[in-house]
Amino acid sequence: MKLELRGITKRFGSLVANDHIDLTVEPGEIHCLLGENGAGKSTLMNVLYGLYEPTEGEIVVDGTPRKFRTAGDAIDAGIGMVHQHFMLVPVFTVAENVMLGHEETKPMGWLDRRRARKKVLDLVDEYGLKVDPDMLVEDLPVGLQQRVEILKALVRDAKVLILDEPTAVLTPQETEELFRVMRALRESGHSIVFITHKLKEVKAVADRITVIRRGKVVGTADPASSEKELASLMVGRPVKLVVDKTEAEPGAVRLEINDLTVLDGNGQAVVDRVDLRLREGEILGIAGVDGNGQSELTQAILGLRAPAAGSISLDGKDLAGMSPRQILGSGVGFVPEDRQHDGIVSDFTVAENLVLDMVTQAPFGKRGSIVPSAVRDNARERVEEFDIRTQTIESPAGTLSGGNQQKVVVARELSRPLRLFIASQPTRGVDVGAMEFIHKRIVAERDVGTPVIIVSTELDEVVALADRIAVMYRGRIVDIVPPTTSRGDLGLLMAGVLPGAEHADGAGATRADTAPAGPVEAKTNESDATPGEEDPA
Ligand SMILES: Nc1ncnc2c1ncn2[C@@H]1O[C@H](COP(=O)(O)OP(=O)(O)OP(=O)(O)O)[C@@H](O)[C@H]1O
Repeated sequence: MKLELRGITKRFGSLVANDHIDLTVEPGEIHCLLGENGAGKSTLMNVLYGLYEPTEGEIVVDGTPRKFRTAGDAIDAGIGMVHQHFMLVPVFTVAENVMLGHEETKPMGWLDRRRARKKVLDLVDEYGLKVDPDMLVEDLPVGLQQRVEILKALVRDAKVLILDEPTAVLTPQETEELFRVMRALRESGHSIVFITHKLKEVKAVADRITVIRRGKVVGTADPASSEKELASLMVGRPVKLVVDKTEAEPGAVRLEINDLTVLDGNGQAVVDRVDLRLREGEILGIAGVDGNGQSELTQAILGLRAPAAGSISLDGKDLAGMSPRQILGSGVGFVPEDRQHDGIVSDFTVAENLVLDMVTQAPFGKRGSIVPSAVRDNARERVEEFDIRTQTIESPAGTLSGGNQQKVVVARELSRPLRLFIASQPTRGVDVGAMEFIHKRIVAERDVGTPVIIVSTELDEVVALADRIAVMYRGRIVDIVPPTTSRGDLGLLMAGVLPGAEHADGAGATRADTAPAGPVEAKTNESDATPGEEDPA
């Protein structure tokens, strides 16, 4: 199916999000849309999927102009979309989710489960989309939930599939699997419109690249171009793709975690006897495959989860019993991994979101009232400094593009005096230009002495920023290594395997095999060595 967008313009009030965009998607190609935050990519895809009506322009499918008033119209025309936030029913099975709204119903209106299963299994076979049709969606990891979304589109006969930043929430392994599926779909004549900010991914799968800047198509790029070339085309200026930082000069221990254990709802340890020391002026990267206790560790530090055992102290003060509000208020900056859920209040203005929990403090609050001029002045400064693309500082934060919402959260958290800064996936969804800036600000925060914890599933990001890397596996810190450690060894540690350790049967030894009695080795690394000393670089 050949898809043409001709002269698509989409305005929101006076803002022109898409400005006469022409885009052709040929059958059997992976077409990458590249563009800075707020460039208009998601808006264009929402127009294509019938979620927004274009102000001007037309959509042409195989030579015939079509009008999409709803997503249903787009689906009928053979277009499918996988959103970043999945639209699945957690308590339904995979087959039920795939067939929902598209049921092969029996006379009573019941879903024909047998036929639904078969249909799903056929698609699973055809495209190598391995997923068990009988599993409940709530039990599936993110990568598999995404597959269910893709299956939903395929069962509705999608010929063009829109994937809007599908890899933002995936582990590197899941990303590889997704690419395999994307290539299989391409082989079978499907087309894919792929949005990502990760230039390596663009180079790995794109057949063609269209670059959008400030609502306009500014050109096409060859997937063989270097990452540097793609980056500057994307943001309109040269971008440094490496983090500039000097050797850390760690000072006194500021954060001390002893024997910390956090349990999940089933009583399983999700953080398992963790010991950590974090010093002034250092960045500790926490690497690990998503779901190995990183989130729960940060939640425990913030008072969002009560530990089952162990202690956490900041500057010698035990944090036990303190509420998250008190902990944040005491100078702990936090960038949560899910910005939409935990980072911003969508209906509040950009200006309000830039002060949120600081609103009772000077200069934003005085004698119990908000000082609007201080809130506005702060917003203007932050918007300028962090290049937050918003129509006005009074626009609801929910109308900002995903990357710009992320900039709001980072700007707020990095703009007050901090005693500790914790950022989970700090650059998720931001473009290469904004990433360069955020990394610079994080290093600057370290250089004024703030201890920093970065949790990221992006190994590149951890390696670039961290002065030391703690690797988590199944709730344990399996090792703390310098950032010069090879990717291979980091990968092994993330899989719970100690590099170099060999079993008699040839398999690598796991940390659980070698250190079952507690986090003694991690502790030794931590407390007995000065952080600088263990880094040979
Ligand atoms: N519902 C809306 N109301 C008002 N403005 C909107 C709305 N949706 C998007 N915008 C604005 O349209 C512009 C384009 O946003 P869009 O989400 O399409 O960008 P994007 O290229 O997808 O960015 P990102 O890479 O950050 O996801 C932005 O300025 C955004 O604030």
